[in-house]
Amino acid sequence: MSYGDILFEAQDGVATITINRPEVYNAFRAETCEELIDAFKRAAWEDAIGVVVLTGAGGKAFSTGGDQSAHEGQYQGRGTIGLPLEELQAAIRETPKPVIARVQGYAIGGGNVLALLCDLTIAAESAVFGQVGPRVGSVDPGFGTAYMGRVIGEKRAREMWFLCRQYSGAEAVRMGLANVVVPDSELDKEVEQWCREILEKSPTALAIAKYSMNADSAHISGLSAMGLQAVKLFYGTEESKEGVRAFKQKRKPEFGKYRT
Ligand SMILES: CC(C)(COP(=O)(O)OP(=O)(O)OC[C@H]1O[C@@H](n2cnc3c(N)ncnc32)[C@H](O)[C@@H]1OP(=O)(O)O)[C@@H](O)C(=O)NCCC(=O)NCCSC(=O)CCC(=O)c1ccccc1C(=O)O
Repeated sequence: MSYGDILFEAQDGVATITINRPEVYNAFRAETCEELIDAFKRAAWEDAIGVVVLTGAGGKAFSTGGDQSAHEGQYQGRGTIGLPLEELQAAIRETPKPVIARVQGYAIGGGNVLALLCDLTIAAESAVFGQVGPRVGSVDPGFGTAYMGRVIGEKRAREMWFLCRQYSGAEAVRMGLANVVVPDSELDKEVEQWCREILEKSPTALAIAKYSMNADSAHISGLSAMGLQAVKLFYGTEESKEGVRAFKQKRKPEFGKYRT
């Protein structure tokens, strides 16, 4: 597959996958998800690769989630909601090698969920984490909510989803959402150091450790499949469309009348 929305680079045992849509803060559309799935599968089974880094181009964002200009209601691609997100999430989890999120700038909405699903998160001081679903008429009914609760604790996960606040890299470390935060100028050096340390380790032990930890939360993919059917119906409602329209029109959404 040739890539238009992402970049793929493999060097010295490290595969770097970069979402390359800086004009929309690395928001993803259906094509982006397809390319990411392909790239993760490629990195997963290429023997020379021992660690995968996921990042975003341009320095302003890791990813801001679903491309709001690419939908009103359903997205246009494969998958229950027109984005093969469940396959993308599975591709990250099923890569039998550590996956590191290199986060500079915004990791928002589905972008925050992508970082969450990576095994490790290295944040720059400029990193900003948060969910926006309830502000824009969306929600991840699987890993983004249920797994988030496991990673940062139920109270924090509920706060993150219910208030849609933004959290700095330092706060993300305190919450357990990121492993470490470093000045932006040291981000690449830090990522390189973590990759080198991982590459010294037994690849089979790493794969067993990752899959073993995954097994404990594997049932969430069932919740996700079921919940996405509800999200598909939700995306068809005026309530959800109001969230998307408000974002595009750069105004606050008016959800009051849906509180029935
Ligand atoms: C990230 C912001 C807070 C940044 O704000 P600000 O600094 O003021 O910059 P802006 O002017 O807003 O943005 C700059 C520029 O980028 C465009 N842009 C930013 N984000 C997006 C986007 N997601 N889609 C399209 N375009 C985007 C923005 O329009 C500007 O362009 P101009 O041409 O200059 O005007 C702020 O941008 C922000 O809050 N962004 C919104 C993020 C958002 O709504 N994301 C979608 C969330 S819903 C989602 O991700 C769907 C997927 C999902 O949640 C899900 C559902 C079901 C199962 C699984 C999942 C999952 O895992 O993802």
